[in-house]
Amino acid sequence: MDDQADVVVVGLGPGGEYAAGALAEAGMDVVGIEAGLVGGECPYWGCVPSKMMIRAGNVLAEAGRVPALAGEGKAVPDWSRVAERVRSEATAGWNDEAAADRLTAKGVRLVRERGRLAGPRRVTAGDRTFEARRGVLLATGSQPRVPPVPGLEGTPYWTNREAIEAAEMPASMLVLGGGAIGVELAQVYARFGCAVTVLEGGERLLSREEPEAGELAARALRADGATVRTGARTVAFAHDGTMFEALLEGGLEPVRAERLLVATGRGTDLAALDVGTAGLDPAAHAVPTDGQMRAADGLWAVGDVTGRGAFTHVSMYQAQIAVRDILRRPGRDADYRALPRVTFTDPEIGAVGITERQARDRGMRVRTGLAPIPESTRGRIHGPGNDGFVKLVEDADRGVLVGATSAGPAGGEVLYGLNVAVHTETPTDLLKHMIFTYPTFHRAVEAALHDLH
Ligand SMILES: Cc1cc2nc3c(=O)[nH]c(=O)nc-3n(C[C@H](O)[C@H](O)[C@H](O)COP(=O)(O)OP(=O)(O)OC[C@H]3O[C@@H](n4cnc5c(N)ncnc54)[C@H](O)[C@@H]3O)c2cc1C
Ligand SMILES: NC(=O)c1ccc[n+]([C@@H]2O[C@H](COP(=O)([O-])OP(=O)(O)OC[C@H]3O[C@@H](n4cnc5c(N)ncnc54)[C@H](O)[C@@H]3O)[C@@H](O)[C@H]2O)c1
Repeated sequence: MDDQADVVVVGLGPGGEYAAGALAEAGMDVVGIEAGLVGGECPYWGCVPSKMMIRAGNVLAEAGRVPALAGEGKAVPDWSRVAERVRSEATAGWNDEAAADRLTAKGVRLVRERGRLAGPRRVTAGDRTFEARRGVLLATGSQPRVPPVPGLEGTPYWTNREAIEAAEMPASMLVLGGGAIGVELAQVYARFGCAVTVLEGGERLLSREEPEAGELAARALRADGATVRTGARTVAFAHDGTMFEALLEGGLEPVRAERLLVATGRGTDLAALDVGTAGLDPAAHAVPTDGQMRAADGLWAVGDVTGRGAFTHVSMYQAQIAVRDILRRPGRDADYRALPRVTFTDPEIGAVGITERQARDRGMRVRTGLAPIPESTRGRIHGPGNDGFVKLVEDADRGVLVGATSAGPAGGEVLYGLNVAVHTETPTDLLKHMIFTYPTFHRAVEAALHDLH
């Protein structure tokens, strides 16, 4: 006889944990299945500890700006402080007891196993099979995608997990991939004295964002002493027991370092979840869903596994929709037009909606506006560390913003107003008549609006 429940949630990262708790609080009998830590990647090896590390690196960088602005000042980096804060304050020593207790207190039945689908509304976990009366919510997240570069397999390379858990700062590190994980961690490590080399296969860093964003990230990393090589195709890796060596296409000088961080994107193994038993394609890169996060009859999916941008806020947003739909309450479809994201480098690089290139590829008549932060009053006041810009992308026929980037000392916070503008499709004419506080960083938005051409 199968175990019965109203809903079975597989994977308790940000999306699954929220959904399981909310459904239980709404009176449903919920089983939550988790193979690792309740909370998932974000609190233990992702957003939270990485941002604590970044905060520490930013404090060092600010200290380095003291001589130019305020007198004498010298900070001496000590990684052990950061490692200790990550261990004790962010992850409780990678212990999820508190999160698990919070969830079970809400009434969720926690099953610590690896789950897989076993047909419509059925999930197998360990030696038990659960039958879900209402349905199954898949929230299994993503795992690092390791490229098939010869020589890489079998070496002690790092993924984000080891880079976050590191108790000691290596003398040197190669970072394979210059996306969000690569640039954020490269900057932290460089600021703590590690000789970092970023090897990005594409033409620029942060390739999903505006070209100006990638150029800014490269400038920032180089200013922190890192080496940035774009268009760098690694054809083989070797490890001699102590050092990694990357052989690059074109017979270039090999690059050597003590550590190798692989940050070349994330993916999901749907075959391992037996999604075929529920009628889904096991070879797909992600689980396609409709606007209510339904993937099949009695099956919902949220988070990284849906392939709609691997961000905690997307997972939580989707989970709210799925919970409402599972409870059979009507509501709006998921809407990704104004999907915001922030790369937490210094300067921060925030972006929302689509890029200029994406807008042109969609056949829009596009106008763009650009305002460099160093040329703004607040940028000049700020002085060292003021690199950044605001770039706006307007659908000129409709007179609304469809995308925007705000990079600078408070780029992630400045993004908020642009997020509202893209989400609500506020006419740019109306935005131009807004009063922008002087002298803020966000006043550069006004300059960018007046630059639209
Ligand atoms: C270094 C780093 C920094 C990041 N920084 C940010 C940031 O600043 N802001 C941001 O928005 N996002 C950030 N992200 C991305 C963010 O962490 C993810 O988008 C988010 O965690 C995805 O949530 P999720 O709900 O899809 O599940 P995940 O967090 O991926 O968790 C999925 C859970 O499911 C479990 N699981 C998987 N398969 C099974 C199975 N078969 N059975 C049972 N359990 C299973 C896993 O053990 C895991 O606990 C970062 C990621 C990394 C790696
Ligand atoms: N601040 C944030 O919100 C934040 C921070 C970290 C991660 N994340 C999420 O996690 C996801 C995964 O991050 P990521 O940085 O691993 O992936 P990514 O997809 O953002 O970037 C991967 C990069 O690796 C490059 N690459 C791929 N194969 C390569 C190879 N063989 N050699 C050299 N370069 C190669 C790609 O061209 C790309 O630039 C992000 O897309 C993001 O959604 C978010």
